[in-house]
Amino acid sequence: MTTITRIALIGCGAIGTAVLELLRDDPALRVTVVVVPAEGMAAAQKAVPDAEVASMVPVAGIDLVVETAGHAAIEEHVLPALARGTPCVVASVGALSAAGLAEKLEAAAIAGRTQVQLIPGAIGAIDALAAARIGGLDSVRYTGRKPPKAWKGTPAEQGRDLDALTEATVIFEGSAREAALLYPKNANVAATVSLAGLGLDKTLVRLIADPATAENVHTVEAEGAFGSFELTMRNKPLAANPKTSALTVYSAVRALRNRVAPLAI
Ligand SMILES: NC(=O)C1=CN([C@@H]2O[C@H](COP(=O)(O)OP(=O)(O)OC[C@H]3O[C@@H](n4cnc5c(N)ncnc54)[C@H](OP(=O)(O)O)[C@@H]3O)[C@@H](O)[C@H]2O)C=CC1
Ligand SMILES: O=C([O-])CC(=O)C(=O)O
Repeated sequence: MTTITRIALIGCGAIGTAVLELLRDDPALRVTVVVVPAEGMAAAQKAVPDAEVASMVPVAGIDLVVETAGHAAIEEHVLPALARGTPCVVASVGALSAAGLAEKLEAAAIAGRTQVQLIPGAIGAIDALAAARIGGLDSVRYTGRKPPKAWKGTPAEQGRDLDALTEATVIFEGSAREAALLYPKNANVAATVSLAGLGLDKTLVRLIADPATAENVHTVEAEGAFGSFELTMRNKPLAANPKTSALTVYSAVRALRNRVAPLAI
């Protein structure tokens, strides 16, 4: 059996905690280090007594880095780990909307002779979209619809009382790049769809606050030489973070299990 027994998990919030729980009894995958901001180390050590808690990824003795922390963690932790030769799995795909970051990730992975894997997270059909791109894509549109409370603490609150919304309200229309930069905790899927498809600047994005939904609803419409597809995901949010879909956790665990599985799907 292939195993990865020295995993560093970056971030111990809604996704990180749920990933740890799902891996707890997995004999093939062992998280040995949990990386959190320095001020959160004492609390994290109480929550994860079985792993070492650190504020940085150790420079030696790590086989795989898994990021479930947020955009800032890519520059801070993922780039140096790649450059040292450690493969990385990344959930905060929207970070690649920052100018030059995708190129820096590629350069670091080349320097370290390793690879960074962007997980599909809360969205499906990334395999179909990335395959369709090979034949040529004409248009890709993404719509993200979440309950008003999922947009708290974002630019959607500017000039708007989210609690008072009585109907679905478009809070953003523009490119995937703008969406991911403006909504770093809510538009990672927009970035993922664009990176698999037409790119950050040509993918049309609409974000909607909808008091009539209790789910995080993601819709992708794509057309190209392959034909066309429309995908709608109605994801259940995590109780610990209404911005984040539970599927993101399962996507991270799937990515890890596929790295050790004799038959990967
Ligand atoms: N690809 C996808 O489909 C999706 C991707 N995501 C991405 O995953 C990220 C995490 O989501 P979620 O778990 O719900 O968010 P949470 O806010 O629940 O958890 C994030 C955790 O990471 C910690 N953290 C933040 N910055 C750093 C850092 N530089 N180094 C180490 N730890 C850090 C936070 O600590 P503290 O609170 O102390 O800052 C917090 O505990 C999101 O920010 C988003 O970028 C989310 C949903 C879907
Ligand atoms: O989890 C989700 O539903 C999607 C999400 O937050 C994101 O795209 O950043």
